[in-house]
Amino acid sequence: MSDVSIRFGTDGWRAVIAEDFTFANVRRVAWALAEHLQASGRARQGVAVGYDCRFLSDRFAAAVASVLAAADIPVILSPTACPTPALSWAVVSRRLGAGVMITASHNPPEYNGFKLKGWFGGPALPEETQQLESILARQEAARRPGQEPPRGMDLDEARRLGRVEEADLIGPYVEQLRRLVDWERLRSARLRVVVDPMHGAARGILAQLLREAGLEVTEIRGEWNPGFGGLAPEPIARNLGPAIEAVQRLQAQAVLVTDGDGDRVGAVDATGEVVDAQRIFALLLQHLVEVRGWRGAVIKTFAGTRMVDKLAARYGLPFRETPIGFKHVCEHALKEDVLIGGEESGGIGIKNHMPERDGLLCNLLLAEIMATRGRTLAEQVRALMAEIGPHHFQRRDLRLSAEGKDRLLRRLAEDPPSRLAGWPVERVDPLDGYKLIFGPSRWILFRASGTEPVVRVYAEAESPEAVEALLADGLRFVDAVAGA
Ligand SMILES: O=P(O)(O)OC[C@H]1O[C@H](O)[C@H](O)[C@@H](O)[C@@H]1O
Repeated sequence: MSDVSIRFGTDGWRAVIAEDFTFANVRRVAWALAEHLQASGRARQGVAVGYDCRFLSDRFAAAVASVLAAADIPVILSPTACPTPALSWAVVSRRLGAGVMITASHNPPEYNGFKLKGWFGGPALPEETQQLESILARQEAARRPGQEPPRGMDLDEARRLGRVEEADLIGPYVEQLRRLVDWERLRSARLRVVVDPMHGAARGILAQLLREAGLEVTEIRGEWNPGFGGLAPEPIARNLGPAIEAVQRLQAQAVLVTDGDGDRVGAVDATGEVVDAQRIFALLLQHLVEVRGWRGAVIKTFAGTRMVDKLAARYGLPFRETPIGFKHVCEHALKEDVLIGGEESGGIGIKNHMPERDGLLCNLLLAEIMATRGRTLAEQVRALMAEIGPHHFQRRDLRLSAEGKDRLLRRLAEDPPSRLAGWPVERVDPLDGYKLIFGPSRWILFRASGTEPVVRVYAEAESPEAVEALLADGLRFVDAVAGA
């Protein structure tokens, strides 16, 4: 049995390259996937394999393809790095049995990962990843100690036998995006924007689409750089310094940002103010209902903003809250008509596309919003908050010791604080981590990440000062319990 425990967390298996994310371990997962697909009857439908711009991602993807081909499973292999939504679109549009994306998404450069997509294009549902994990454990138990899994077949041989076909995944995906955006409106607005793919897999693609629509576009962080310039490719304020600098220098109306694999969205306004994913979610929901006239259920994961609940109620749309992880949004999208589903982390998916997050599409829609309203994103956010009330949000990620984390979670389960920053806690919601609720717009959530060794503390309130106060007292509580 290997001494590495391979677990599919919030989305896929992630590990440090060369430490645990090794060719042998990637092959282990691929062999387990092959058996799982054969057992579930999806093997003949084939699998799309894609990868991002991280160190060795192309080689790990080739290793996956050669194992699947050895198991006689047809593989569509991307010849270039591609965004995750392009891989997902290949699964949906070609009706494949599954998709594999080699990416660690927004995580720092030393990580890589194995994201599994279900036949519907979104992240594999929990029951599927559990099956995969148990097959993996069984296959490992059957191996002699120290024995590595077989390497799979020679890729050239697999190509000759027609088991591996290289096919462009980006072109068909871009065609799909062309169907989803109001290009005429974009063309008429003559916007000037900066596009920031954070050295990730959307580089060149979003900028090109916007240029074709007549926008004046400058792309930053578009070069291939698997070190990501020293900043994790996660579109949150602390990593957006270059975007803030560029928007001011170029006097652009916005920066449109995607994460390392292009499934998350972020933005910066003309003034350099970060428009976080909470606000983007609210703006997209407002746009889809008020401008496009679309309807359907609204799905939000647990750390999402209350703006979304309020908007859903105002528009009379069904509203559901799920644990963190887009797979939970997918569970709903497979059962009911979902208008929009999304997360605080910037993964947002919309109707008439696929049950999957799409950072490129969300950015195109942000440009469409600016073109439609004639306002910058921050102006539009202010107009929205004038209608539904102010909402401000912050998140901190804390590196605690394993014991500290356990102590904190135990304390929250058994004896959570009854007040923070002087405000009494009305109730505690333990859906995913522990959310202390203080009123209709004020809450704080403590939760262990499923993708990184951190505890996340999220807070929302009606003013920046109230968020600060809540967070400061929340962090004092963590410090006292866990010794952060
Ligand atoms: O907070 P974490 O457990 O690290 O998860 C943060 C995010 O990770 C991945 O990107 C998942 O696909 C998302 O669904 C999730 O929101």
